[in-house]
Amino acid sequence: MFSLVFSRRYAMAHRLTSGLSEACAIPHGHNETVTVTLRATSPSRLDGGANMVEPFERAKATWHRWIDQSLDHSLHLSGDDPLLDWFRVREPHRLARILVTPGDPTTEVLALCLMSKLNAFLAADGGRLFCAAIRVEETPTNTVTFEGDPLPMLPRLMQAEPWWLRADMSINDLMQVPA
Ligand SMILES: Nc1nc2c(c(=O)[nH]1)N=C([C@H](O)[C@H](O)COP(=O)(O)OP(=O)(O)OP(=O)(O)O)CN2
Repeated sequence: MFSLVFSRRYAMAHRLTSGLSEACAIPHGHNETVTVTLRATSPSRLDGGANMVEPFERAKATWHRWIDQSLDHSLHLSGDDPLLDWFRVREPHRLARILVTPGDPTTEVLALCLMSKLNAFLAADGGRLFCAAIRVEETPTNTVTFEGDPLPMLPRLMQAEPWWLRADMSINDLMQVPA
């Protein structure tokens, strides 16, 4: 079976406040690379003409637009991090640049959220492709990979449609962002 594999780099900052990694409770940044593996939902033989699963440009267009416009230079915080209140009160115009995760914004939960977001984009574009695997390189020495369905692995939520299930440019549920 064919896989289309795309990589994109972005800068981010985060902090982990649960207490398991005290050094990481101070906001700090990484230049991360996300690599995704896309497969056809209904694989078929090459047609002898174009001979493509899907043009690369089309398969990655919305995904890379979201990375460049929303994920690059974002700050990742847990939904219960008090720093969110700082931005709500003092810098509300920057809320769109805060990526919010259920619990600490580790590379594991980020990988699941990114994969879910990509699947939402692909479903909105006709559902011909899905993301079968993801790899997030946090640092040159630390990488998280995931294969399969990310949704059952995410923390339980009360919320019906969090940002990672919406095919829009959002990275949190603090505000509604146009598609
Ligand atoms: N399971 C996880 N553990 C940790 C995560 C994570 O996302 N998932 N994240 C961090 C911090 O972000 C930290 O900045 C990176 O970890 P660390 O190993 O300290 O990174 P280094 O590049 O300094 O690692 P070296 O081994 O020195 O290269 C912590 N844990």
